[in-house]
Amino acid sequence: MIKVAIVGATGYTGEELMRLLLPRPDVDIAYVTSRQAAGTPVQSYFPQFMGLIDQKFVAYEADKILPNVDVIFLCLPQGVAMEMVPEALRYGVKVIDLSGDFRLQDTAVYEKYYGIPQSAPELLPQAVYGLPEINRHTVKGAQLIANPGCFVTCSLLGLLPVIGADFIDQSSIIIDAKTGVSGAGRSAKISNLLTELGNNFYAYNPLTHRHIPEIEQILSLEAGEEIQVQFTPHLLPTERGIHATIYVNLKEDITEDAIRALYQDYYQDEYFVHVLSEEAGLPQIKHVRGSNFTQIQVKVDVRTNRLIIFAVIDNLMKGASGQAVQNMNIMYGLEENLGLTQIPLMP
Ligand SMILES: NC(=O)C1=CN([C@@H]2O[C@H](COP(=O)(O)OP(=O)(O)OC[C@H]3O[C@@H](n4cnc5c(N)ncnc54)[C@H](OP(=O)(O)O)[C@@H]3O)[C@@H](O)[C@H]2O)C=CC1
Ligand SMILES: CC(=O)N[C@@H](CCC(=O)OP(=O)(O)O)C(=O)O
Repeated sequence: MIKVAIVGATGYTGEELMRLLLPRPDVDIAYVTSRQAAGTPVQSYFPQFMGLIDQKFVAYEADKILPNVDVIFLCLPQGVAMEMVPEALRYGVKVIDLSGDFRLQDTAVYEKYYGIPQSAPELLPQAVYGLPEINRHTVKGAQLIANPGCFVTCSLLGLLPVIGADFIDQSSIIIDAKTGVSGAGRSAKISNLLTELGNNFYAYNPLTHRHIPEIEQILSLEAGEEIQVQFTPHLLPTERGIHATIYVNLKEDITEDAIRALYQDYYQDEYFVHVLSEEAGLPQIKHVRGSNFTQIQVKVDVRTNRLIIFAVIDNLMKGASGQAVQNMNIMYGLEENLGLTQIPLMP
């Protein structure tokens, strides 16, 4: 039995982790923590879990929780997790951090994009970037997982098969991404009210979004040279889902069929990544909603000589909690898709 604590469990990613882990006979959710809801039964706070969980939320107390768990999932705002991780590691607990605190290896870049210093830089060498499709061998032996950002997961899965290829212009990558509002978390913000966001759509944080250096760090590692990308996120008036449309200039004549075959080959053994056939058309966020799947389509515009990549994920699943569970499965030598075979919810 894997004993877990979900820290910051009243938020959306914590809630999603409970949805994924409660049905698992091999996982014991030993603690769910919250500051504000401490003492409240989980099933009255989250009525969708009625009859499924007996616990109350508890305040996070390291010396009570850490000796009694194998894994903690940190579902906390940026900057909070890095204060808790050193102690958890001292107790020998495996940590899966859903925030961005341990994703960037360069502390100066972290400070620039997050606006705060990284307070546990000595742990960065052991933080494993938890994108299983490229890092599953290091995830397996990891004690500390930096679970990737949602836009980053979608963008990387869309780009990995061609990054480093001679036929693309690596300096020409433009990622135009859209997200549902659950990506912003569960705390109240006027801009996220239905009255503000409903019937609305807009870009935010162009040039400064913290996922820019995260995408660049991984692409640069994969390409073996420094890669810069143009990334602009947009907010959709929907609950879940990320859609990325990615533009890359082609340097050589290469057919759409050849690129699609390359993608299909790259992901042929990946349970969670589906490269669509031409007949399947373009991916839609609703076609992955509530699932850990990624769908990708590629198009070549022979007129402009550009590759266009379309990728979709559910931000709370492959973009956060689903990927966190995938990482936990790998760390315990379990089937990667254990408890993650949910079929997308349609309509
Ligand atoms: N939502 C998404 O799609 C994704 C989110 N992430 C990242 O995952 C993390 C969690 O996100 P999400 O669940 O959406 O966030 P929420 O805002 O929905 O939840 C945050 C949780 O943290 C607790 N919390 C807030 N402030 C503090 C604090 N100072 N100390 C301790 N606990 C605190 C809150 O509970 P309480 O106030 O009761 O203590 C709440 O349970 C974030 O870092 C986010 O960036 C990553 C990928 C995707
Ligand atoms: C709608 C919205 O605000 N989305 C978030 C993305 C959340 C995410 O992936 O998270 P990390 O903060 O963990 O990197 C944003 O753009 O900041």
